[in-house]
Amino acid sequence: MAAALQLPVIDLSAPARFSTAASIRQACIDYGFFYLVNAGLEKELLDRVFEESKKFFSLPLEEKMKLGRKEHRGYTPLYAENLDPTSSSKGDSKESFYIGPLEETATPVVLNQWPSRDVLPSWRNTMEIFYRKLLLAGKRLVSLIALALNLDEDFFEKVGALDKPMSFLRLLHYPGDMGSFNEEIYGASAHSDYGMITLLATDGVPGLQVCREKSKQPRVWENVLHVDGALIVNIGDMMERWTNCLFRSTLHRVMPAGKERYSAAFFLDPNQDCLVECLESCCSASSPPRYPPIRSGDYLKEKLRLTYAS
Ligand SMILES: O=C(O)CCC(=O)C(=O)O
Ligand SMILES: [Fe+2]
Repeated sequence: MAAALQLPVIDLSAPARFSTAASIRQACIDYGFFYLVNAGLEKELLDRVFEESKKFFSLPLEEKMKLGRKEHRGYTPLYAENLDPTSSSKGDSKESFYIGPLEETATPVVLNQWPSRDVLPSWRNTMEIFYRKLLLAGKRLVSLIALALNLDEDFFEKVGALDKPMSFLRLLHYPGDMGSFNEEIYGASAHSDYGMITLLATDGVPGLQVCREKSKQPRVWENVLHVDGALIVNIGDMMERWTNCLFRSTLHRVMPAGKERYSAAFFLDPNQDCLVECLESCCSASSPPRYPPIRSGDYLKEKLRLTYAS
């Protein structure tokens, strides 16, 4: 049995910004994961999001496939995605729905796909409200992360990361009735997230686990439990690259709980033209940059290509 991890709790609305930033810094160094409270996402909204999400995933497969994923927007069926191509070859036991930026980010314009209003009348509106609130919370959190790195709080705006960010909301459904006794099947296999930060809401069903030492074998997995009223936040690869691995992009996975599970992950990823390069404050002669600078859009494209390759 994996042990439960006691993650730090960060209050996004606390007036003492510098002490909050110091707590974030420690959490990102120690875990790359923390709980976030007072992020402006009311319980009523989360309840509505999970209700609408459930309605969509309960539609017949042909109906869902009409919105099959294009340009990383829309529906992805069970087993279509493999977050860890080195493990289970069957793919992950989850289905998902991706919603991309609500505002144009590129030309030609890429549009989101939405379930028909005749079938799910309030679906789009609910998800758009949720997306906007997550983006707002994410941006507020990123300014605290800048402070945590001893940078100006608008640093990530100044480098263009938050100007039309490539943020994706992904609704997830783990069916829970299959694979529970098959070690080769994961809800989501081991991976790190690709962007700056991820904000995650879950319906309370357990399953999420983290591995704090990704290079150590055998891997030690610890459970991240749901906390009512809190989002789970984690650092992504691009933030790890910016900070030269000071902040960790921690490996995580979802184990089948033998029970159906819904979650919603919001990936706050930089504008695709933003150059992600080691921060001056995070390198020195004795600790040179571990990664070369990379354009955010190029990094994301390559990671997504590998995820959907098999
Ligand atoms: O569903 C979860 O709890 C985690 C999902 C996740 O890690 C992801 O979508 O990247
Ligand atoms: Fe993830």
